[in-house]
Amino acid sequence: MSTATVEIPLEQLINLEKIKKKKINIAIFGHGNVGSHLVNQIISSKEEISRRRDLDLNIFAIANSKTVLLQQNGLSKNWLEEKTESGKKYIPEEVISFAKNNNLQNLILVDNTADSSFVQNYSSFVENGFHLVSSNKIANTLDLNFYKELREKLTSKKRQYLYETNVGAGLPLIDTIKLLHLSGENITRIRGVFSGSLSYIFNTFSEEDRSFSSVLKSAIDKGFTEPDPREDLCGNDVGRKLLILARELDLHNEFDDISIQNLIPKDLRNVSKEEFLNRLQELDVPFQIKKKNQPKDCVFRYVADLHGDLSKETGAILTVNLTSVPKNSMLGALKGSDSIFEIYTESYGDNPIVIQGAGAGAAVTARGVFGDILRISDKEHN
Ligand SMILES: NC(=O)C1=CN([C@@H]2O[C@H](COP(=O)(O)OP(=O)(O)OC[C@H]3O[C@@H](n4cnc5c(N)ncnc54)[C@H](OP(=O)(O)O)[C@@H]3O)[C@@H](O)[C@H]2O)C=CC1
Ligand SMILES: N[C@@H](CC=O)C(=O)O
Repeated sequence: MSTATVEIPLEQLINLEKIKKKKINIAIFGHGNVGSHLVNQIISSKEEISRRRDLDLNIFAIANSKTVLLQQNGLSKNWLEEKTESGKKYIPEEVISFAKNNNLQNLILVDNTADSSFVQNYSSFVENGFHLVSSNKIANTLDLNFYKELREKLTSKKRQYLYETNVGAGLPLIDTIKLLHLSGENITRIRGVFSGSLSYIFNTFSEEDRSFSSVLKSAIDKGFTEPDPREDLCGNDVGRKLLILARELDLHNEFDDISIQNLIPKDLRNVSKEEFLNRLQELDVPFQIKKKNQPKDCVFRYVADLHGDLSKETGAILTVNLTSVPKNSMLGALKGSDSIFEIYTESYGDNPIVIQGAGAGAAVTARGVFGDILRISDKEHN
């Protein structure tokens, strides 16, 4: 006797539309180069992610330093026009209140500013249930007390803080170092060109017959530099990256422990950003002289180095210097805005693990921030 099977379409058994997707509510601070790319990337991938991963990514707040746009049901493609028309002056607490009043769950704060005062809000966001994602490096490079207190707060509130883009932009660097360290691999040295903008500037300046200021301008226009390019040129941005890596290895260093070669002539260090940008040509002669005096077949690289006795909490030596390296060496062969990180460990001996690729740029950085948002989203339970 044969048994007939009747196929009932899945939609008749379950109303798929009624199955609730996990809604992730995101507040984004900063919509400059990185932030605006991020918003557009999220909006254009939203449907695909909803289909593939059952996640509903909802940006309910977007803010710059002046105004915020709050929308319980998320931003549309025209978010910038809408914000320009109906954005309101705000204080960050209003974003927390909005989330509370509208009973929003699965909250993520994304910091795409370079602001040192904004990070003081992290703690109250965590207190109110927000996870943190940040391309801003400041919170990881203030004093160790701030660093530890923030982590204690995160642990007590069971919240996560991801910042993969703090070092190497979109490159998978922090995660790799974290895993190596947590799994007991002894990292003995990390060395490389950590700055995408300075990589671009010195690769181009070494290869092409152009003035330093014109190359610097191109780096600014391409979105590689910090909002104030002096943060790159004075070495602070690279110093911050070095400190972030040191702290990932549980080393007890402060920013002042780093020896940094500042590339800005003294009389341009303390002027306003506008004046600095108007006087860029004053950099041309000093850098042309350096280039002329460089050994044959060598190129400039701005090299960061974390070495010393990394088995001791205070044993690290942290340096950042402009160095002449042979053109045909690994560092000398860098192209474009590539960064390179050589990670030396006990098991790998003299052959370091090498991570190399675009170390700056708004699109790759936004993609890295997006990755951190998805990592947190996947772990949320509601
Ligand atoms: N560009 C890159 O390749 C990379 C950048 N990063 C990091 O990404 C961050 C953003 O860089 P980028 O997008 O180039 O910078 P931009 O200057 O283009 O954008 C910064 C944004 O932050 C906003 N902002 C400043 N202060 C506040 C505040 N207190 N509250 C809310 N918003 C504020 C600014 O608003 P307003 O316009 O009103 O001032 C602006 O929208 C930086 O921390 C940078 O270090 C990290 C890796 C790579
Ligand atoms: N200004 C930075 C951008 C990323 O952090 C760099 O040049 O690497």
